[in-house]
Amino acid sequence: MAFPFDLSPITLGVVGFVVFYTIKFNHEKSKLKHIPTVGYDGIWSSWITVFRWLTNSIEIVEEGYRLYPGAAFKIPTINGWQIILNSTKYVDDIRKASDEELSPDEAIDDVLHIEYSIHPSVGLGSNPYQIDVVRHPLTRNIGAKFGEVQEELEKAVFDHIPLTEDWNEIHAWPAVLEIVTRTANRFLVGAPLCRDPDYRELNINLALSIFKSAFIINLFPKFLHPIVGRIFTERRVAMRRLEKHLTPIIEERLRMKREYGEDWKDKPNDFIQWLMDHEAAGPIASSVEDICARVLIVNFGAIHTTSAFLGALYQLAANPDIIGPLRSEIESIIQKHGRNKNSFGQMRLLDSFLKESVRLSPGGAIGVFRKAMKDFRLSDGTVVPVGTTICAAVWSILRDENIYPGGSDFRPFRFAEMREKGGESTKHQFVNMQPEWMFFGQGRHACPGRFFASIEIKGLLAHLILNYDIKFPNDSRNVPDIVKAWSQAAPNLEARVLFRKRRARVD
Ligand code: HEM
Repeated sequence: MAFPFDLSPITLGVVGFVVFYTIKFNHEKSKLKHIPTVGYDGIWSSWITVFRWLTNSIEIVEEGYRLYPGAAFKIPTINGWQIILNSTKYVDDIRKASDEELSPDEAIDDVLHIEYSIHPSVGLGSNPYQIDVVRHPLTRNIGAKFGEVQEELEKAVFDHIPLTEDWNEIHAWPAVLEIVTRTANRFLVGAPLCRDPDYRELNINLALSIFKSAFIINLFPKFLHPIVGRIFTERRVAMRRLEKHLTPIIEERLRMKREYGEDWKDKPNDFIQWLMDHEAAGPIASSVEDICARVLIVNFGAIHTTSAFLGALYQLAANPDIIGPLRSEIESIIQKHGRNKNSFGQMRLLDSFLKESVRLSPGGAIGVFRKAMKDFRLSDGTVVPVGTTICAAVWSILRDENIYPGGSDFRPFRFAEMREKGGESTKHQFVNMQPEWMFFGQGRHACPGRFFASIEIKGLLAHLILNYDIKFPNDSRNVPDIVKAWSQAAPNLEARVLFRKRRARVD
């Protein structure tokens, strides 16, 4: 008997996929039926919401925040269901949870597939000792290496933003990417490597390609990830280029260690050496490939600094009237205490201005990602089923009128004013985490690079404020539109900014 339809392997494959997808979708949706959905939640109609999320995530987060105040809601994404939490009480729940309950690594890996997009050495289940290196030796050395970083940032800014009498129009994003990468790498790998265009380009390219690679990987089922991850990622090329730069450096250090033991005269004090010396690293500390992978992943983390700095730069250009008070503060503190790590710690107006700038362009519409490793009960009783990813509605919490009065207004010195209150002088600092301030994440996995990032951005801003006049073309007072694609809430990538040598003096 002939079948009325074709039974070719392709037909069977498509039918099998549809049946599998339908069962999986309905099963996961039924586990989350106690949490309301924003957008469509039908098996096929949910793709309308997935697409809307890819093009305007902020709108969806705002809708969920408005419809379910103080509660949780869910949305369908390309990675499955995502629960978004609308309250600082939940952020505090995340802070208190252990890794066995809520895992940031699992959540990030589901989205970014680090083992394919960067390297297996830093993927899920690897020994993540580079985090410890950032948290300890790197942070401890910010003061000692301040002079080097300052020297590099001045050179990098002058190279990319000419100091001229007439206005120069600069495409801000590429210039800032170069300046930030070069400055951070003076700290990480030192000069002259941080100035090498190929070294900088490979780090920038890989960091920018990770989201693209991850997006492609996510379009395929898990069993195909090793194949897709091999074909559609740029990591192998980046690794080969990086190995060319780092192999002679690492081999020379290994030779010195063999000859002189743990310490030798002029032993370098940088990220590569801290990795090689880290006791938790064991034998992998002498593997060029392993060290390269860790340099790549930390550069990926450090590139976040670009968007924070860019957000602050746009606010400076849109609000030239705040340059005066910032200049007075920076000049008087440098006059009294010199230019060093501690003097930047005293610049309260600068700290407040930076924090307010990133509050309005926090990089992502959502943040503080965690995957439930077992059924997890939030403090109001809501259950997050095992395997589900949760995150905070960062965009909306940071603009909530009840937390930040005039939430959508730019009030550059609001945090400096809050710090005037008794007992609150450090609470509202840029680097200090609170449930309502999750820019650097939350809890034990909060960004360990934030102390360096803060000094780097403040150093760059202070240098611009002291040496340049800054404005937008046509004297515009509007901050250019934020990038809203794929859960981003990042500063505009196309905007031009005008710079000239500083004229107006502070009396
Ligand atoms: C303004 C700049 C930066 C921002 C906004 C930022 C933001 C973040 C965020 C949100 C997390 C996840 C925290 C969590 O889930 O609770 C994180 C983790 C991390 N960041 Fe940063 N970061 C910045 C700069 C840096 C720099 C400069 C470095 C290195 C020098 C760095 C290294 C790391 C590392 C290693 C982790 C993983 C921590 C862990 O899993 O325990 N970041 N960062």
